[in-house]
Amino acid sequence: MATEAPESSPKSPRILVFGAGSVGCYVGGRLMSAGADVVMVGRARLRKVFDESPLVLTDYEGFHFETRLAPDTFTEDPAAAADADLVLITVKSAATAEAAEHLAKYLRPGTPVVSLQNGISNAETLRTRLPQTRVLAGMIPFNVLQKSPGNFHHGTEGHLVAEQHPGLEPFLPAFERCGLPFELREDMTAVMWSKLLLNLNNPINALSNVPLLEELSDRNYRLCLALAQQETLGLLKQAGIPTVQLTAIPTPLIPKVMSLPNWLFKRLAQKMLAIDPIARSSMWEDLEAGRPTEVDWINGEVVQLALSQNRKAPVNQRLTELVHDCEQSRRRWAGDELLAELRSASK
Ligand SMILES: NC(=O)C1=CN([C@@H]2O[C@H](COP(=O)(O)OP(=O)(O)OC[C@H]3O[C@@H](n4cnc5c(N)ncnc54)[C@H](OP(=O)(O)O)[C@@H]3O)[C@@H](O)[C@H]2O)C=CC1
Ligand SMILES: CC(C)(CO)C(=O)C(=O)O
Repeated sequence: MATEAPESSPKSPRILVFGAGSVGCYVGGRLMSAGADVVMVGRARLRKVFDESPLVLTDYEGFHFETRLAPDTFTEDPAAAADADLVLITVKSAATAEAAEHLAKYLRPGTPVVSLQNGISNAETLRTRLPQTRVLAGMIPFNVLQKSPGNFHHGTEGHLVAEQHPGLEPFLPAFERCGLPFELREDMTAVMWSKLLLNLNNPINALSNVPLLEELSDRNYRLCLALAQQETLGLLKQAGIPTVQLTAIPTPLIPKVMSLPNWLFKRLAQKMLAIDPIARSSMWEDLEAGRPTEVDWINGEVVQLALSQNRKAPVNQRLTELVHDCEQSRRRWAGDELLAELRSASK
């Protein structure tokens, strides 16, 4: 257990986290815990929290770290990007274009910018608006929940992945030291679609209004997820987009495993159920906070993929509509109701 960050050396590269919420504060704070020079750009409401209390990080394996964040370490001012050597983008997808517009004013040419966001298109949105920088797709597989203001909890396993690029290599030791090693890969399109197949659970978790563990222990919700994943896998196959294995289960088999009866699922998917009992999807957090969700960047991407092949994606289309309804109505769905709704949409 660490409670204060070691001093960063004067020559450490500066890592800027743009959009410090759950993922940004957690990854930025972990880097700080190992002495990295980190600046986070976030909102005034969190700045106020950090004026009164420390940033507190915990994880499912017992990690605990607390540190006070000075005004120059957590700031609302995007001008902090001017001396960044690496940028991590951790805003929600709807805020990506605006984040890029801020950063375009300050970043030095050639600065590596890694999108640690869900969805498929965020890196491209950044790339078109930051042509002088090196935008790389990244992927964060684990769950981070803000348990209380300024207290971020990492609830599931997995390691960070980013697009292979020599510009990232000088930063890898800092990630290694803080316990969040990066794997660099060349097949990021396959990685991002494979992560999206897992994120198809986000709307189901959000609509269920129960923690991930409770939701995935209910076969009706798992059958909803299997319908959305099966539809997506069919479209990916037709489009010639490969998948990669990100969990203990080969990706094409996930819908079959999701469909198993509870007793067999619990036996076979033990690793998948090794989820902190309080963990919930980031989409649930958005609904709870009354913010617009990322559903258009998750299920909406599947609908777009279908359109590009003159096909339809009725299950993902219906989930998108239900989450948009829920943004207004806050209606929550029982497993059997949601399954009946999606089955009728897919007819
Ligand atoms: N949370 C999780 O477990 C996981 C999340 N992800 C993905 O990571 C990304 C980030 O998610 P998450 O951390 O949960 O999101 P959060 O909403 O918790 O964090 C994003 C933060 O960025 C702030 N922000 C947006 N625009 C700006 C700006 N221009 N200047 C300063 N701050 C800004 C937001 O403020 P405001 O709300 O006021 O706009 C918010 O506080 C998403 O794509 C998500 O899907 C991936 C894996 C796991
Ligand atoms: C880690 C996971 C899959 C948890 O649902 C996620 O990506 C999210 O909440 O957005």
